[in-house]
Amino acid sequence: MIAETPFADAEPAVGPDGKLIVPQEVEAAIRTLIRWTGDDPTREGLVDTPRRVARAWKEYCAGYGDDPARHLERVFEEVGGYDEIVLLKDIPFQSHCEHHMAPIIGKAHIAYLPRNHVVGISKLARVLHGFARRLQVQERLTAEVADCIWEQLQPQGVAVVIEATHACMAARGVRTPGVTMVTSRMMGVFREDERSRKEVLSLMGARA
Ligand SMILES: Nc1nc2c(ncn2[C@@H]2O[C@H](COP(=O)(O)OP(=O)(O)OP(=O)(O)O)[C@@H](O)[C@H]2O)c(=O)[nH]1
Ligand SMILES: [Zn+2]
Repeated sequence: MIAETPFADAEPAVGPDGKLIVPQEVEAAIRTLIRWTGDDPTREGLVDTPRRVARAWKEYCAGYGDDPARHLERVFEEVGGYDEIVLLKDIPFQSHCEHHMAPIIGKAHIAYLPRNHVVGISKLARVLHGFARRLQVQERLTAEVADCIWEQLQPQGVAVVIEATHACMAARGVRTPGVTMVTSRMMGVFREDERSRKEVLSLMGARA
């Protein structure tokens, strides 16, 4: 049996422009970044860093290889006459902001009011991660998750609230940690009916 090497290279990949990118190119770019920040990429502690970083970024951005809608293809028709809100609350997620490629770390609350069928609850978290593991802005992430559920399940309503902190605000630039950005997208009954909206927000216990 061949043991997996702890520092196996990332796989080559085809970019959106159709051109092949080999891991060595990515690693060279990271070595340049290290030199540019003022450190020596040949010193012992940094020698494997470009390979680690290349693989880490493939993992952070694994959502590009996913079509989140596919997670909602399997539905359950028999729900015992259940016709109330289904809410998945406090789902932790990680993303990266498209402006600084810095971490966005937070939690999402995802609710829908079923029409004819429900999905397995893990699938809502899969949809979230499929969109989160890309370069994002929080507003688009929120909208993409809500739109995907709306289109795939055709429910009576969808409500998505995301609360997150942005490392680009905490660790650089304005350097203001402890700030939470809250975004929401309400669709169907949660947009049109004040009572339904209040009910879902109260179940979420969100700050929106
Ligand atoms: N609306 C929104 N803004 C974001 C998000 N993530 C990061 N930002 C902001 O994107 C903005 C980019 O602003 P720029 O002025 O182009 O970049 P910058 O000079 O690095 O800005 P500072 O962060 O203020 O130093 C910053 O204000 C960030 O705080 C997000 O998810 N949504
Ligand atoms: Zn940012």
